[in-house]
Amino acid sequence: MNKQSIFLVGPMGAGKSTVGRILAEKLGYDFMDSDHEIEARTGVTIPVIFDIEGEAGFRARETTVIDDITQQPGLVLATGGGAVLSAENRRHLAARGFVVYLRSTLPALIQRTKNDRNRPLLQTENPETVIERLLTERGPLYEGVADLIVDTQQASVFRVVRHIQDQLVREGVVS
Ligand SMILES: Nc1ncnc2c1ncn2[C@@H]1O[C@H](COP(=O)(O)OP(=O)(O)OP(=O)(O)O)[C@@H](O)[C@H]1O
Ligand SMILES: O=C(O)C1=C[C@@H](O)[C@@H](O)[C@H](O)C1
Ligand SMILES: [Mg+2]
Repeated sequence: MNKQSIFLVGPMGAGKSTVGRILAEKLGYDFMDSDHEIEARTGVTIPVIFDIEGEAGFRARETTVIDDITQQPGLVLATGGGAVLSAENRRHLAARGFVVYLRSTLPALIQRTKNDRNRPLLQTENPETVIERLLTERGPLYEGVADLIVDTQQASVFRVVRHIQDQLVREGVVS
């Protein structure tokens, strides 16, 4: 039987990449990260793609990568924070796997992203305001696509992983 893939969605700093890698290890699944896959295919970093092709160019690459990856069974996929903006991505995520929304509060997201220069959308005078706006705009999109919502602001990475594992067993997604 094909193992159903697990897709992690949520805002920048929610922990999709960090949690996803450990969750995959625990489940014995492959791990993929759409941001890393885009960088591997292009050979440049996300900030460079934004510089050269703009956000629209990055989003087009993201949609191709998500279409490819979501067709593979038995993996954990950490998506980029803006992957849910595309209706096509949302359709593929919802139809092809079990979607987990890693939710967090604004202060936690600010704290977790403040020292990282690899997120082009946050390289502004006021990243806090940007995170708040993105959360307002995208929160309903994450919720709409999710099969499971997990609050992460007060839990360690390992507790989040454990909680997801327990819920996946409860839902019959993994045994
Ligand atoms: N539950 C948690 N508690 C404390 N720190 C966390 C937690 N989850 C993630 N972090 C930390 O927050 C930072 C951002 O995490 P990560 O890169 O996994 O986020 P992301 O959701 O993949 O973001 P992006 O959408 O930008 O790829 C990392 O330094 C990570 O160690
Ligand atoms: O939230 C976003 O729009 C983004 C999140 C990151 O994962 C990257 O995909 C990129 O920096 C854009
Ligand atoms: Mg990530």
